[in-house]
Amino acid sequence: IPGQKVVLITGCSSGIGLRMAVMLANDEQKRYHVIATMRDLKRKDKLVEAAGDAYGKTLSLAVLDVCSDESVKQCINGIKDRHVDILINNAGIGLVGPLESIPIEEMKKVFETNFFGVIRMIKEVMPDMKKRRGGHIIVVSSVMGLQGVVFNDVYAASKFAMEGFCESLAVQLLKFNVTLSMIEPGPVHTEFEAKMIQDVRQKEYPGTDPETVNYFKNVYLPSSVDIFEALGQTPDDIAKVSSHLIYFISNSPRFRNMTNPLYTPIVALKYADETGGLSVHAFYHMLFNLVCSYALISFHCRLVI
Ligand SMILES: NC(=O)C1=CN([C@@H]2O[C@H](COP(=O)(O)OP(=O)(O)OC[C@H]3O[C@@H](n4cnc5c(N)ncnc54)[C@H](OP(=O)(O)O)[C@@H]3O)[C@@H](O)[C@H]2O)C=CC1
Ligand SMILES: CC1=C(/C=C/C(C)=C/C=C/C(C)=C/C=O)C(C)(C)CCC1
Repeated sequence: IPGQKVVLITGCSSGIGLRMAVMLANDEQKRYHVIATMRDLKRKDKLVEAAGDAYGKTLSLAVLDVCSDESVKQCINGIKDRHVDILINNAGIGLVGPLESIPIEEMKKVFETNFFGVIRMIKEVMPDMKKRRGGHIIVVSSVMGLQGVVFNDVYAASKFAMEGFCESLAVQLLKFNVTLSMIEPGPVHTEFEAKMIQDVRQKEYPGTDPETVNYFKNVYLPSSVDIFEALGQTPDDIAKVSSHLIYFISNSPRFRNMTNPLYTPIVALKYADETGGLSVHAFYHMLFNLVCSYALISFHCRLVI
């Protein structure tokens, strides 16, 4: 339909990507045609059901595995004139646990998906956007792209890598009238959380000393569950942020977009002390000395005030 913007979203089989696809495809003014992609179309049912009438009209499905050059090329070549107005890089995987127990191969998979997966998409879509002097690229980063969290070392590193990549690229893209923006959610209730808990139940942590396993299982995990319970947002909260970003494109949307104001002070701590000691010690005390959720929340609140 003329005037309709083509939005391509990665990782739409569940969670944030699914809700973004549904929200944009159900836009009352029908401003968007959403190409909701996933690596395995067998997982499409939840999306199709949630999309309702939009499915087959303002929402179409396509296969896309962000880890495969061929899959990315095939998907983009299958789009009319390869024209994508808005690219939303959402697909991503988590990884928690003591470093000693994680094989390098598993860490590479996280970078292959969260970092190179986004770059693969941008490389395929950006040249056409630059030629057209228009387009919007959104990257779903994380608060862990701005502040590391204990036992999330490699996941945080993959998101930090994205932040550095985007900060650098945004400057060039500005010259071509292409907008790049990031979204940094805190904890969100999606399959991400369930996958993490299931993963932890299955693993045995070989090669890790019992003291570290104890800190991970009995100190970090319960606090992490509390944090999700106390501060967790819904995928719809994040989808709303993406809708705003897209809608306000003409007003040059913000580059960074944290979705959970409770994390702002944590990030501010880092810039308040250039030696980095304040952040490291604050996290240490939050983890080891204030393990109950009320204490954690009141810590947040005191910082906010
Ligand atoms: N949930 C949270 O607390 C937070 C999440 N994020 C980020 O949000 C994004 C979405 O995660 P969320 O919705 O929470 O988690 P989900 O696990 O619910 O969704 C992740 C999606 O990514 C897809 N995916 C994974 N690998 C690939 C791949 N190689 N190619 C294409 N798709 C792939 C999954 O597909 P499949 O079904 O095939 O596995 C799934 O659709 C991620 O980038 C994550 O890092 C950021 C901050 C917090
Ligand atoms: C804040 C905080 C914690 C945990 C934070 C978590 C668990 C954040 C999760 C964010 C996610 C899931 C982002 C996804 O990209 C600890 C270390 C338990 C205690 C100290 C304070």
